[in-house]
Amino acid sequence: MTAPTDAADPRDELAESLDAWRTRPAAQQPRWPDDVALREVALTLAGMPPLVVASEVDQLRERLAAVARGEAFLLQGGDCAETFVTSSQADIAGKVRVLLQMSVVLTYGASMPVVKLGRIAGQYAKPRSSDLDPSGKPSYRGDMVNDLHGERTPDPRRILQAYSTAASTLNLLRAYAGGGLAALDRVHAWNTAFARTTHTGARYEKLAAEIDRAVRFMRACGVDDAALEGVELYSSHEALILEYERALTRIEVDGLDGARAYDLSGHFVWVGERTRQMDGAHLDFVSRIANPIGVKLGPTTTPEFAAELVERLDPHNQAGRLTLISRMSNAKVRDALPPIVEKVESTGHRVVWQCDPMHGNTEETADGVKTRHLDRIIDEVDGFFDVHAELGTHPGGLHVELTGDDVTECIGGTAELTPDDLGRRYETACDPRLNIEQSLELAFRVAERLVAERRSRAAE
Ligand SMILES: O=C[C@H](O)[C@H](O)COP(=O)(O)O
Ligand SMILES: C=C(OP(=O)(O)O)C(=O)O
Repeated sequence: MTAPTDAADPRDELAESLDAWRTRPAAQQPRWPDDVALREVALTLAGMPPLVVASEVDQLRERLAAVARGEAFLLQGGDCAETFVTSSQADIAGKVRVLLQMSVVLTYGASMPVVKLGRIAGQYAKPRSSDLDPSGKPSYRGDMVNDLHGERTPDPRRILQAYSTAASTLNLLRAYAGGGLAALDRVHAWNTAFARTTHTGARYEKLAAEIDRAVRFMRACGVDDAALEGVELYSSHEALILEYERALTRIEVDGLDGARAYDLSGHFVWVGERTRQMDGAHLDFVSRIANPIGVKLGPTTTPEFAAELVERLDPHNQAGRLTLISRMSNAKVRDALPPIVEKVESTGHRVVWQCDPMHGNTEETADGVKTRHLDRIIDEVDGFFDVHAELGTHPGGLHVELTGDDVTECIGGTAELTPDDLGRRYETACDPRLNIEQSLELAFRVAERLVAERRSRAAE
């Protein structure tokens, strides 16, 4: 008689598959000078506590399922490139405030729940168009990799600094979301003194006064709901540096679902336009994790590619699993997006359709400064809503780069910023971000479009 063998541990096979990306071409990875140091960093990180937990990730997937069903809207925003020095309390509070402001404009204006997802606590790595910057130095690839103002040789120890900066950022985010800053009766306090003096800030003040009255009314009636005291605020970033993502991936065993891998570096991760090769390392990696994930789709995307992507990344047709983030440019969105939406919808998969109106609309001024015009940003959002209105699908979300400061990086808006204004306060480490007023202006526009969408659905 042979002795019974132990059943294979489902974690072993899954753990092995999580490294399959290593056998595939990985675009946009830094050329780390020291493999041994990189391996040590990855080992250290693998022994550290995760930054978020699996139950939160599952909860976000459920919230996104509501978006995919057309019952909610996804607002995703934050820095283009978070840096270690701009991760102070003031910086984080500023970004949270502007996200909260945008989300009340959307919730109140459109009477629709808003899922709030920061590009925050992990957005420390950047894909670049060129290996060298205009001065001939290696390009800055995010604080997780090299130094914007100093040494550009990739240093793996920066990965550990990214982890600890993400941890302290998340710590503050959780405190704010739990009520410190996010309680609804602080709706006026989210508007900065500067913003109040602007046209759009004044429009916000009017809306805030209505909300304030409604909240006081509810409290007087004895309504004491947790939703008045805080918000759910999730974190996201581009899954670019796969050593970081892999080292923070943990396997959870659940009696019902078996073993599942979660990338616990954040709640949601996305694959960018430059790394979404079908046979590449990035798509392989995210196909194996249970998180809700996103993929950017630029104007070269074919409908066939999009359909294959959806089958590959969402094999169980799980609403909320996959967000397709179109970033077509205002000039192309009305032509490029419809065949993609039609083809994907014909597969029967329920994805979240989200618009990133920033990345297709970057331009250079005559002086070579990167900027984006708010008119083009708003026009791409309008085009996105037009396409979905025509096809009867839900324009599910907005993805923007913004800051809680009054920077002058994007031009246009009611303040009519021009290229001459860019020198006044241009602080981004990579791409131009919306300032508070521009962010609010965009939110008001999106709220108007959501109201129109709701009315036309009700009339059907
Ligand atoms: O944020 C997106 C990209 O990292 C960024 O647009 C690249 O900028 P580059 O074209 O200056 O490299
Ligand atoms: C790099 C980014 O965008 P994209 O991949 O769409 O260029 C980004 O969102 O930071």
